[in-house]
This record gives sequence, C-alpha cells and structure tokens, in this order.
Amino acid sequence: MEKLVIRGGHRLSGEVAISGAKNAALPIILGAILAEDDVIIENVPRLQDVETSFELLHQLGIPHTREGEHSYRIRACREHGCVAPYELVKTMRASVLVLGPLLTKCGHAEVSLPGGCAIGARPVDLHIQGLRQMGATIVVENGYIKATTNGRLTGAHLLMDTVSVTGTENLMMAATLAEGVTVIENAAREPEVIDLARFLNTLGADIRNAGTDTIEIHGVERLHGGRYKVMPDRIETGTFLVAALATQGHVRCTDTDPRMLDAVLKKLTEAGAQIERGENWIELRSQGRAKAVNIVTAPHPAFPTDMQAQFTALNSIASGTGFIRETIFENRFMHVPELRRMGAEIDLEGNTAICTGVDRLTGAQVMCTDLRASASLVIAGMVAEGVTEVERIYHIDRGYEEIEHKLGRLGADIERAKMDKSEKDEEI
Ligand SMILES: CC(=O)N[C@H]1[C@@H](OP(=O)(O)OP(=O)(O)OC[C@H]2O[C@@H](n3ccc(=O)[nH]c3=O)[C@H](O)[C@@H]2O)O[C@H](CO)[C@@H](O)[C@@H]1O
Ligand SMILES: C=C(OP(=O)(O)O)C(=O)O
Repeated sequence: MEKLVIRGGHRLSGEVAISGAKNAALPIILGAILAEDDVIIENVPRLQDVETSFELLHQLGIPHTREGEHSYRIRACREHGCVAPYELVKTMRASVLVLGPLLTKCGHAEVSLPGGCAIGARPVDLHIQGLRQMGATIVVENGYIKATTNGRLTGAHLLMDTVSVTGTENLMMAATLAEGVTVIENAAREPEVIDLARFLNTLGADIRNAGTDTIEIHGVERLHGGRYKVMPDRIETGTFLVAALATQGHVRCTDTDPRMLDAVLKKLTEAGAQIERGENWIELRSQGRAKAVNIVTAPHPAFPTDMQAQFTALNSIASGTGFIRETIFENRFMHVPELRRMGAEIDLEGNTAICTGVDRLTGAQVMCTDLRASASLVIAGMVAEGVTEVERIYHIDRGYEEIEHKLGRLGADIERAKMDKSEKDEEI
C-alpha cells in the first residue's frame, strides 16, 4: 500500500503536458474487439484502468504489444473468448463496455455485473434494455449478464430514459455491426462519445451525429484495422487548473483542448482566475484568493460531475460561500468528511454541499474513497498548512498519470511513500 505525502503551501507554477483521456481510451481499447485487423492506439495514458482493460482483452484471447511510451498495437482477431470475469470487472466499471462489442461480433457475451461503487448504485439497465431492443436475449444470473443473439443484431430506435455515457457507447458499438440503422435518442453528448465514434469510423463504421443527442448508426458487416490518437483528458486538465487556482499559482496546460472545457473555464473565471487559451493550451493565472462559486453538475455540455470534488476543495478555501449540487450520482460527496478533517466548513443537505470558505486548512491523514475525491484531497493538501497524508491512492492511480511527478514539476512538495506496517494493519 502506498500513500501521497504532501507538504502544503507552495504555489503551482509552470507548464504541464496533459495525458490522453482515460474515459476515451477505455472504450476505444475495448472497442478494438470489433476490429478484424490490427489496431494501433496512440496517446494512451499510463493508468491502472488502462492496464485492467488490456488484461481483460488478454483474458479474452486478444493480445497486444506496446509500441511506444503511449501507443499500443491490439492484435485483433476473428475468434476469441467472450467472458469478462468478475475479478476484473469489479475493479473497473468501464469493463461493461465489452458487452456490446462481444455480442455484436461473436453473437454471445458473458459479462460480470459491475456492482455498486462508492459514488452510487450505477445500474446498467439501459445497456441491457437497448441490446434487447436490438434483438438480443439477455438473462442476468449468477452475477453475470448473459447475452446471445440469433444471427446479427438488428438496428432499432432506442430512446434512453437517462443520459448515460457508457450506455450510449455500449449501444453505439453494438450497432456498428448490426443489420440496418440504429438511432440512439437522448444520447450522451460527452466529447469521449465523439472520440469513440471517430475511432470506430476510422475502422469503417458508419456513425453519424455523435456529439448531438440523436446518434445514427448504419450497421456494416465488418470493421477493419486502423490507427487512432486518443483525445486529451479534459478532467485531468480541469484538475490541474483548479490546483493552480487553489494554490494561487500560474499554470499552463499543454496538449489539451480548451473547447471541451467551456463549463469548467467559465466557473474558474467566475472564481477569479484569469484564463487565456490557444488551439491546444490553457493558461490560468490566479489573481489572489479564489471566490466561492455555485455549481450544478449535469450531462455535457453542462458542468461535469467528474470535476465536482475538485471544486468542493476550491470552495473550501475560497472567500465567501458557494454551493455544489450533484445531480448525476447519489453518493458523490465522500470527500466532504475528509475535507472537514482538514478544517473545511461544509454542510451537506441532500444532494447539495454548502461550502463556507475558511482562511486556512490544516494538514491531516485522509483517505481516498473514489477517483475524483482523491484529486480533491491532493488539492486541499497542497493548500493546507503542514503535512497531509493521502491514503488508499489506488483510487487516484486509476485515473491520473504520474500525478506526483506532474505536480512536483510544478513546484508542489509531494511524494509517494510506502505505508508502514502499523498503517497497513488499519486498512479495511
Ligand atoms: C468510464 C466513463 O466514461 N465513466 C464516466 C461515465 O460513467 P457512466 O457511463 O458509468 O455514467 P452514466 O453516464 O452511465 O451515469 C449517469 C447516470 O445514469 C444512471 N444510469 C446509467 C446507466 C444505466 O443503465 N442506468 C442508469 O440509471 C447512473 O446511475 C447515473 O445516475 O459518465 C459519468 C457521468 O459523466 C462519469 O462520471 C464517469 O467518469
Ligand atoms: C467516475 C469515474 O470513472 P469510472 O466511471 O471509471 O468509475 C471518473 O472518471 O471520475
């Protein structure tokens, strides 16, 4: 077990290169199942979830080789396994994204139900409902989704009750090899959905209007190989920008795309930051202590839930009072008790956190509960007086590439350390 040890009080300053997006890389890697020839994927972030995705492909009998620091060749093949086991799916919810590709390509798939997780129940009923409408027979038994189809799936008109990112992605992938046209209405408009559609179209799929709420997929008979570069990570970008503002610093994020971050940049400006942007960079200059802002999370293009925890940390040390309303996940305030341990004044009322900014936070031992909660604790630790020890950082390693090195190069005093024996014993 490892922890991050942070000595707070340093302003972040300098330039940081943004990695490829986790939430685009995962569906793209798993979507490579659909291809019948080799696929080369570039700008893949070095993350635990990426390792898990490749391990999942490996277990299915689909090998890969690393071609460079961030690029991989997936040796896709016609014949392979179609079971995604619990041991892997339980560690990464995105594993459910093998369901659509396996079913449409092989006519059969068995995928462990991902189960609940810290931020909410996160059911996959919409994925299952959509595949059934496309002609699949699906039973859920022994903890697995067992899906079969008699011949090809057939195109259908799918109306999603709720906007779901991976639901849209799973159904979009299933529809690429279905017979006829599939229309997904009330589809997710997240940039990662567009990136997946672009990737699949590079392999010969015919997906239209991704990025709008009505996606049209014209089924084709097969997908060939190809080469694709994953989009930059907008959430990693946003996290570094919040960290820069919280520490009253001056940071330029390069290798990113400001067009995907409108809602976040708007709130950073409202919080008092001066923002400049270019084609593929964003620079944030703090103008002093941040002002607390009000935030309501909602599907893209509104404010992303994956940036909520970081803004909760920012509001904690800002001037004034701001509320954070979480409308996507029912249990995404696990960082609040930990921030309180550092001196934050946050009241929770249902799905709303009301933050009254304090003059100073103090270092403490805190515990990560999920990926973005971890990021908020790291930000708070960099602002706090004294030493903060962030435990259970396996959560942060799921989604941030070399976070301590990137922050260290910007001037943070942060290091990864092994937990000692007595600390290990306390782990639940
Ligand atoms: C790997 C990946 O891309 N993860 C992202 C994805 O997660 P993920 O795709 O799992 O999140 P969804 O967009 O599906 O979830 C949105 C809401 O829909 C509900 N729901 C979803 C599916 C379903 O079948 N039934 C149902 O009720 C969920 O419980 C949640 O309340 O989008 C989330 C919302 O932007 C982000 O926080 C995650 O980082
Ligand atoms: C919730 C997230 O990821 P996942 O859907 O993989 O759990 C996230 O990236 O913040």
